[in-house]
Amino acid sequence: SKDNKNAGKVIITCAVTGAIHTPSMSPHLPVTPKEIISDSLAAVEAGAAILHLHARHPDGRPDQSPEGFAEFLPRIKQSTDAVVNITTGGSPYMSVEERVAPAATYQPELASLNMGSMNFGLYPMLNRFKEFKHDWEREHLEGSKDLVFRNSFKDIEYVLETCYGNGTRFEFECYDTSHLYNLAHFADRGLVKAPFFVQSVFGLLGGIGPHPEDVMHMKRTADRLFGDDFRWSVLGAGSNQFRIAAQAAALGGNVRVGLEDSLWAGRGELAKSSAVQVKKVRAIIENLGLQIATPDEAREILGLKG
Ligand SMILES: C[C@H](N)CC(=O)CC(=O)O
Ligand SMILES: [Zn+2]
Repeated sequence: SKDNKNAGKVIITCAVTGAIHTPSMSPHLPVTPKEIISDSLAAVEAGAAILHLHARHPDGRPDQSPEGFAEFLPRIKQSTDAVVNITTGGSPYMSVEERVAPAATYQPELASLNMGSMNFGLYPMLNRFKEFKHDWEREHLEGSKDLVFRNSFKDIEYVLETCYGNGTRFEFECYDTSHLYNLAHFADRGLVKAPFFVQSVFGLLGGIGPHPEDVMHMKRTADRLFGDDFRWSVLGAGSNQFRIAAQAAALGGNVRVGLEDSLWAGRGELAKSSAVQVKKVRAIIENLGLQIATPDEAREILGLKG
């Protein structure tokens, strides 16, 4: 069938720490290089084929310096054949120059690329989390009221020019249908190569909502714009994570989980690790009669350099 681009295999991406959640929100959020390494390897053990990686300073602040990534990247690469995906989103408070540095330095198989500018509402989390060890955590959330995650056409071109020559392919982060049209625009200009790995993001305030109709709307729009030239994946922010993953898997899509995207294992239950979420989504996938993709199958499906 048209949707058999995955040959029935579902790629699980795991985003282990990110730059959105802060240490006081969950004792299980990996912060130190040691924690990022162990959470990453456990996630691969559980079935993740791709690791989406960010770095943090010892107090948990997002760290987008190549040095920060040097603390865990070599060890992860030595210990697993999982596909390494380095963020170019960093923290939405950073400049694109700062954000692209680790991917430019390490020339990974995959790097994230955010396909449009948007409001990035983190402050509603202040209703859920009251106590913070560090002042920067509250500022990080409150400041998002006036935060624009900037990804202009020039910024996107800059990341493409900086990374494409290294053989790096992209996880195109699309938070709304406009971002799919931006990707189509760059495809028309021949600046991106098919198959496009589209990571559609649901339920982040400022982007499209988490309703099943929103998921269908993004899928239909991507099908219309890209036909067979894209590989679809979804991430649901927070408590929407598993429901959206289940819907997408049933539709032939791939999925992303991990503590970057949600701190939860279930209603009001903090996930003890990203691997817990990988195990849960894997069970959903296998109960749908589908199989998960190995890292090499993911490379095959996404056309990566390996
Ligand atoms: C919603 C996610 N934080 C999207 C993301 O992972 C962005 C990036 O790292 O480039
Ligand atoms: Zn990320």
